[in-house]
Amino acid sequence: MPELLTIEGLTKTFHVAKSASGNTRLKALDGISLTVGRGETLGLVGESGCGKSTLARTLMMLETPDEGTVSFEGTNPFGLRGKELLTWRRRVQMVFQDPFASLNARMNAGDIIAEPWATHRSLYPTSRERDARVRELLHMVGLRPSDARKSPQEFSGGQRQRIGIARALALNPDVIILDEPVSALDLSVQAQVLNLLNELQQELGVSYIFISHDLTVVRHVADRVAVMYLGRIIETGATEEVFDHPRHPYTAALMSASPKLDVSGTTRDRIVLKGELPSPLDPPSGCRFRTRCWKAQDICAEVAPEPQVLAAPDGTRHLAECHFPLDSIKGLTGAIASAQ
Ligand SMILES: Nc1ncnc2c1ncn2[C@@H]1O[C@H](COP(=O)(O)OP(=O)(O)OP(=O)(O)O)[C@@H](O)[C@H]1O
Repeated sequence: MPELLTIEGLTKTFHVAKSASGNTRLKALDGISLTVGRGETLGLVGESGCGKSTLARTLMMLETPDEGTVSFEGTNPFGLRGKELLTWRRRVQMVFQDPFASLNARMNAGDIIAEPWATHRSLYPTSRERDARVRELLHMVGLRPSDARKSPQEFSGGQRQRIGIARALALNPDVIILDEPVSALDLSVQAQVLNLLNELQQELGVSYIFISHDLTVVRHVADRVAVMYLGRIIETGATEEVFDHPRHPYTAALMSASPKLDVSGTTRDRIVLKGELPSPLDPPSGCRFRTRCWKAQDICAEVAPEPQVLAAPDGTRHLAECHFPLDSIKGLTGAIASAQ
């Protein structure tokens, strides 16, 4: 799959009130490297506070990274100004978790969908073009043209999320960041919205970064998965490989805590993690996961692990940042290199 978005070494620090140890620098992102292919869905998972939203906000250019690069087909958006920056901004859009809070109750659905064109006037310059496009977008997300005149309160949760998706599509983006897009919806409605997202991807070739706590949903929608822990990506790979053959002990623990994943009927042993998620203000030395890892050894406190890159049977890369990656792997063909 051709790469659309390449993120390398992205770091974001927030300056906060002093912690118990006197630190004021909270590294929410610590050297994130990722790629997203055109038309691909990348699932992004990890516990609350690991940095998923900060990564999303940085890709939306709502946060400026301290270090690292973002390359969108070779262009670094953080180096752009004026018109070029405006054009770039339309390429990444976002759909938020709460369809009740994310739509302005004082506007009708048509105006909500058309709102992004206020800053991107050249896309649909006349009101006739804008009206026609609003009707088209409503149709694409399974709503009726007459719905344009209704206010958000007149829609169900699922219909509101469809409006949020139509608004994200209004600027013809290349990437949509979906931040827990179905977690506020009933199960049956979740399936309908996920189907819609899938159909839109097939039709438009748009890429998704799908952020979710629900591993069952991620397994269903993602082509590849990235697992975050305390500001770092600690494992990435093709979805099936990561779910069925996790290499990093943290991924194995996450998967084991999700009984719904056992479609095969076999029961995974539940791995219970020790202790709480450490604060990113005072992360552990060496491997960040070592304070909760049942496989940790002395070296884990001293040296941060380099990502081990493995080749999966389908030729894709599988990466795990661990000194002692789990070796009960059937699908992977063995370490081929250590990532730089
Ligand atoms: N503006 C900010 N100022 C200070 N600290 C921040 C800011 N934004 C995020 N953080 C901190 O950065 C870390 C990562 O937060 P972030 O919201 O990105 O995590 P998350 O994985 O998206 O969590 P959740 O799943 O709960 O949304 C947290 O420790 C958070 O407290």
